[in-house]
Amino acid sequence: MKLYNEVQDLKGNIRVYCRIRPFLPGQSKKRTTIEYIGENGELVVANPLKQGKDSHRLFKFNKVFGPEASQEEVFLDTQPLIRSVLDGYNVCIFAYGQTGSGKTYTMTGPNLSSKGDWGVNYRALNDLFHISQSRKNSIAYEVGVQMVEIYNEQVRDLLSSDTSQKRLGIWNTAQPNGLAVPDASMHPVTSTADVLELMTIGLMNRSVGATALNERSSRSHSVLTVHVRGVDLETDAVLRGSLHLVDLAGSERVDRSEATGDRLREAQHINKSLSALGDVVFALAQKSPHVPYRNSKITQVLQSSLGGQAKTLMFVQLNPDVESYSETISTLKFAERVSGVELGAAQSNKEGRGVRELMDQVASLKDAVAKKDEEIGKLRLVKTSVNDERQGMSSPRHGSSSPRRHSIGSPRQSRALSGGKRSGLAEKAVSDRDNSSEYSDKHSEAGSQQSTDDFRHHNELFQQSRLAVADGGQNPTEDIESRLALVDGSQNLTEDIELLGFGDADHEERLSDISDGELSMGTETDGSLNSIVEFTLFPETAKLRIDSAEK
Ligand SMILES: Nc1ncnc2c1ncn2[C@@H]1O[C@H](COP(=O)(O)OP(=O)(O)OP(=O)(O)O)[C@@H](O)[C@H]1O
Repeated sequence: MKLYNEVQDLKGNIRVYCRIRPFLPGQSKKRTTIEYIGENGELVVANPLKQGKDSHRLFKFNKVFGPEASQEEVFLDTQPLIRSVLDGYNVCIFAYGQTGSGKTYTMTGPNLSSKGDWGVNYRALNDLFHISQSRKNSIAYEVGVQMVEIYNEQVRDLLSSDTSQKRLGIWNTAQPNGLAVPDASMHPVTSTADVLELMTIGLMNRSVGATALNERSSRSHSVLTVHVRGVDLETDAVLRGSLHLVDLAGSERVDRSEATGDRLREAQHINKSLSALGDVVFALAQKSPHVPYRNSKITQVLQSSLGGQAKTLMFVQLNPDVESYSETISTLKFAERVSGVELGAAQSNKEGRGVRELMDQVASLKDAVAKKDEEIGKLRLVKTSVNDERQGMSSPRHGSSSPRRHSIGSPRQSRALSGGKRSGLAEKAVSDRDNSSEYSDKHSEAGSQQSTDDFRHHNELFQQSRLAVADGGQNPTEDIESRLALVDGSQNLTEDIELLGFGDADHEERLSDISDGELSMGTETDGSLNSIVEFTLFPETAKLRIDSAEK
């Protein structure tokens, strides 16, 4: 299995399997577009409207399953990925294709009561339990399940007993534990029976509408997320894997589904989110510095499983009917682009060493910020008295027409001013007035060059402050002006920490679209830290333990 992981890591981590559904009962007279299925992932599709060599098109994927392929055969080629999850990888398996092409058949299966019909979801979880059982003497696993649907760009919990079905927020950045929708209920599962029960509830809750193409058409994306946490009983090392099993909504063009009104709006949302998914995949493929995860809910939810560190498998579902030819071609073109994507080696979330290092960094940065806060307080006091004294000395010049002569900020001037002695309430009042006119003067006349210079100067000093922080927060204290500049610098330091994903403000920013105004997880604790020091998969226990850890 290790070998498989290595081989797949080398190959790059997006795999594409194509599956062609058979004609349904009553469709035996239909003509097929599928001309040839090769052993090594080749697929030839024929254009019913053309003759000659232009009428055929060859595609190549990792594997192509014909209409006779059983659920078991399809899963056999997926199975190694499930083991990867237990080895600490993030894995995403999604089904893409037009309405009625067999996405739900592949992912869920047509009939839950018959084991032979089980789709990838049940088989994956079944496998997960078997493997975790077989490893129980060396690794203790916890498995938790969330199931959400994204309908018209709103995320809803499919497993919530809360019938009001509030919209849920999503983390905007990938979390170390892969938890993208913190408020979706997390259900501990220990057996396939538990999973069957949950999925039955989830499927019942899924939004189902009717289109001209498929009367039982699901117009939402459904995402079943399996979170796995394993503790090595010998070394206490922790590994964390997640598995996203995604049944995307149909990819057909709006005009063909003859949709109007609500159905049209649904179709537009679906098209937009699927193209956002494509954009993310292609940005990853091009190693673009900006990956547009935020453009849709589906890409936000799947973020931790779609990056360079995860393994992704896409099932491309096809309806063989000639009438679906143009949809088939556009689906295959999308799939072809995805299959060309090499993301680089996937990485296992093992050991937790990286997380521990990050925790240490956060602790020392927070320490440094606390020290800086204290210093800022002191420096503000110094600044006030320096201003007072400076005003005392500069009062003869008060009223001068030259704004430059009022400006403070040159180190030389500050040093000179720091020698001044007089201050008083009356002078302070004059000084405040003087300062405010100085502010507007400076902005109206000295112009942007002055602020650019200030900015550059502060920036340089900020660089020093960063270095000082790295040295344990000790700064040289030769010059009041530069220390005052550090006051600004330390604000930047806070921003810096937030950029790293540890700031409170950023935390709220990262949870998007909370329509109910509730940030149940986010407002109670520093959520990002919360997720890093996640001791268990299940929030109730996690919260208790985090509270004591914080103390
Ligand atoms: N491999 C298969 N073998 C037999 N029947 C299949 C197969 N794939 C799909 N079907 C049947 O085709 C029909 C449509 O399949 P399914 O509902 O899975 O499509 P879908 O792509 O999920 O559609 P939607 O986008 O509406 O969710 C169903 O009746 C399903 O049982």
